[in-house]
Order: sequence, then C-alpha cells, then structure tokens
Amino acid sequence: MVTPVSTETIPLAPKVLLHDHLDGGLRPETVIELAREVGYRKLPHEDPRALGRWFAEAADSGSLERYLETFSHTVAVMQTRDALVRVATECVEDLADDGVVYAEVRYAPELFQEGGLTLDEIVQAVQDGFREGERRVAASGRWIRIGTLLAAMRQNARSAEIAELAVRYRDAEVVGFDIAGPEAGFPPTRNLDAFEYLRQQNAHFTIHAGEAFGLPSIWEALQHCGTERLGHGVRIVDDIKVDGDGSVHLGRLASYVRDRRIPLEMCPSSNLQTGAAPSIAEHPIGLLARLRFRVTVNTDNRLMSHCSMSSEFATLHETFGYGWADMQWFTVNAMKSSFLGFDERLDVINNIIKPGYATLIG
Ligand SMILES: O=c1[nH]cnc2c1ncn2[C@@H]1O[C@H](CO)[C@@H](O)[C@H]1O
Ligand SMILES: [Zn+2]
Repeated sequence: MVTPVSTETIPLAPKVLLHDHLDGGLRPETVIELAREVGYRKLPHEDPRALGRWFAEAADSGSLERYLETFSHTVAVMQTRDALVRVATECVEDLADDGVVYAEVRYAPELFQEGGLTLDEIVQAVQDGFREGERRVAASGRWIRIGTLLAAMRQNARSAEIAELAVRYRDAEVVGFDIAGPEAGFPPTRNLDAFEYLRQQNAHFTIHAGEAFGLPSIWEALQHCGTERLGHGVRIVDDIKVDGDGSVHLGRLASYVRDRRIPLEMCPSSNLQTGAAPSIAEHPIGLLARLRFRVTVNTDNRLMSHCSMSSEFATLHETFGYGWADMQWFTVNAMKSSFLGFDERLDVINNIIKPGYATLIG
C-alpha cells in the first residue's frame, strides 16, 4: 500500500543533506543556555520560541549580507570546546530525528578562535561531537553518518590554511572544503591557491556560487577553481531561456553544468530570505529538476531559515506536487554527489535509500 505523502510521513523517508551549516542549525534553547554559561549578553530574546522567531525574521531580509549578520549570535556562543561538542552532538541528533541518514555539515573553524582555541582543537571538538551524536543515534536503534566540510570565509584570507586543515583531517571524516560568506565583491578566484592545493591532494571541494551573484561567479567557480559542486547555483537559470511555447534553450554554461552532472546544492527557504528567489513557486528548482539537472535539496541553516529536510520536502510537495519517487530522485542525486567514496555511496543508495522508499511506495 502506498503511504500518503504528508508532514507526518516525510520524516520517515531516508534523506541526504549536503549543505547544512553547523553554526546555522543550533536549537534556540541551546543558544540561550550557552549564552548564559559564557556570559554573552547580546541575545535579542531569552525565551526559546521568541529567539527562534527572531532568527527567522531577522534572516528574512532580502539580502545575503543581512542574513549573515544573524550568525554573530551563534558564533559568539561557540567559542569553547564544550560548546562545540554540544552543538555538534545535537546537530546529529536533530538530523537523525528528521530522517536524515547521511549529512555533510560545514562550518568555518576560523570563526571559533575568539576564546583561544587552535584550529586543530576546534576540528577535534566538532569531530568528537559528531561521533558522539552518531553513537547516540545508533544506541536508539537508528543509523546516521556525518561527513564534515571545513569552510573558509570569503572575506578573510585564510583559505590556504583551512584547505590544509581539511586535508590533514581527511582520514577522520573531514570529507571536503568550501568557501562561504558574502559573495558579491569576493569572487572565488581570490582563493585559487587553496583550490590548486586541494586538487593536487586529490581532495574534494564545493563553492558557494550563484546565490547572491550571477553567472560569472558560477563560471569562475567551475572553470577557474575546478569546483565539483555548486553551493546554491540558483542563478544558473540566467543562462536558460524558456520561450512562450515552452521550448527551452540552454546557454553554454548551463549546458556544461547539466552535461557534466554538476551537483546543485539548492536551499529553497534560505534563497527566499536572501532574495535569491522570489517565491517557492518561482524558485528555479522546479525548472532545473524538470530539465534533469543534478538537483539536490538542502536546508542551509535550519535555525535562520526555520526549516528541516522534511519541511523543505513538504513545501516542494505542496508547490510542485513532488511525490516519493521525486524525493527518492533528489536523495539519490545527493548521495551520488557526496564526497564519500564510491563504494560507500553505493552502499547507502542500495541498502538504505532504495529500501526506505520502497517501503513507502509499497
Ligand atoms: O547561504 C549562505 N551563503 C554564504 N555564506 C553562508 C550561507 N549560510 C551561512 N553562511 C556563512 O557560512 C559560515 C560558516 O558556516 C557562517 O558563519 C555564515 O557566515
Ligand atoms: Zn550555505
């Protein structure tokens, strides 16, 4: 029997998440408790519900720069080893509760040094938290695996150092590298040495591109930097023309992205808040999925964007009518595009994702 698609059943489906920021996914109550512990007094609210609402509203600003300002509060309470372990552990528990089976969670270690932690101490703390979270989930009879992406901030000049850090921890579940932060004015080519180094080390990376800036950012990320995936990539639609009669014309860059199966880490709710898309109905994900680009669905920042993988899927179900087969397609796309080894990806697809959807489809 087919299980109906609803907000109650979507959490049961196995999901894969490639684009989730650790400092964008804290529980509001954890932000409040950690702020008390470290004496941080600038939180706009002391009540978890009010604080959660504040983050979502403040981030709903129409600009990426203003969206990013809200991170000052989460980053402020993540400056100790204990805080990092706790936030990472809870992140894994929350993702597992949402039915996520594999996630690549990213953060910028350089942001957590205000309390004197070294980059290595920061990475070790977060990895310890992720492993603790995986153990707790396993103890509850479920399964989840977390791969870490280390990000460098575009506006800082530390990408070479962070790329080396990512390679140093590649055998401890750090599976790749990213650059994040304001896109306009900070083209990815500012970090060419980091990308060159990563390629020479046969290491994986993705780049936030085509979110707050258009095609040149995507083109540089792909053709100068050699990115394997695109964080967001929504503006690739600027290279696609749809005629009145419905016929579609792809420009050379859009063709390249589709032909080479470049994964797009799309984050619909986040894109509405930063102004990268006007509404879910008009979000490029509809067209790009129809054209069979390698589209994946992601949360970006569960706190600021007030979402989960299940809520993103539910919204897409309501707007575009996507059912279990479509959700399985997004999920397999994501797993194929992950930075795990080929055999590990196949294992998750064949032994977890496909059987999970088969149960729902009946
Ligand atoms: O959508 C986004 N685009 C660009 N940068 C982002 C986005 N979401 C979060 N961050 C930035 O990434 C840092 C590391 O996790 C966060 O502190 C935030 O500044
Ligand atoms: Zn992001």
